[in-house]
Amino acid sequence: MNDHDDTFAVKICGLSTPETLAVALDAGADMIGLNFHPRSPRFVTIAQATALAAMARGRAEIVALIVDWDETQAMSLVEAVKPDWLQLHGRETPEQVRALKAATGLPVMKALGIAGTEDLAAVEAHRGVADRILLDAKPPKGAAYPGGHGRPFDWTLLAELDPGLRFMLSGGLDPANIAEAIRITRPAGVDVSSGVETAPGVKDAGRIRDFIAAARAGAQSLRP
Ligand SMILES: O=C(O)c1ccccc1NCC(=O)[C@H](O)[C@H](O)COP(=O)(O)O
Repeated sequence: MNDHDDTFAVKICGLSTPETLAVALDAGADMIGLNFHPRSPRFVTIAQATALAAMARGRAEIVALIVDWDETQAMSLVEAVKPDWLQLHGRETPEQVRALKAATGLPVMKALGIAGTEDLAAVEAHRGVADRILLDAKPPKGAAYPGGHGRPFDWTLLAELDPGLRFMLSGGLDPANIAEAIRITRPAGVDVSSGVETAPGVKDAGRIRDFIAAARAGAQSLRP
């Protein structure tokens, strides 16, 4: 997140139906994620995404999630769907982040997998390049896609980060653990996918509402 921005963002990722998108919007999600990774159970086509984006526009920020795309691929998506953000969830380098930002004119959220203190170096490398940093769990070995596995990482690792760094947190968050995750990591926003589902790709209205309410309460408790 930007250093000057003190709003707390709740992002619901991998929405793929108008019904569950409507629940997330009505419950006050700040950001909604549309997933363009073909192997994801949350994958949406450009046509589906264009319709979902039209519903969300002006009510929540629209985030297009892509994995290791080049500028040409990203431009065709951006022209059709007109998202507010790109979320890069692959192995994109800081140079590739810069190139995608320059080509599309969009702000970029760069996701970084955290499993040990050695992974924190990548956070520094993307600082000042990406507009937001999303700290997520790493996928299990051999996974077919790199995010959305419902696995938390050791939140105490983030104690090693510069306390001035504003980041979003994800990985295995759900309505029951989100308050504790916020208390330990003090993020500037949170992101969830599996924790508001009944099966991979199947979002649940009650869990979306519970997650957003619990995240708001957790964020409130950080206020002095
Ligand atoms: O969710 C997916 O299917 C996915 C596929 C490919 C790349 C990224 C993906 N998700 C990224 C997200 O932003 C998820 O919300 C994040 O990894 C947290 O997921 P979860 O642990 O399931 O809440």
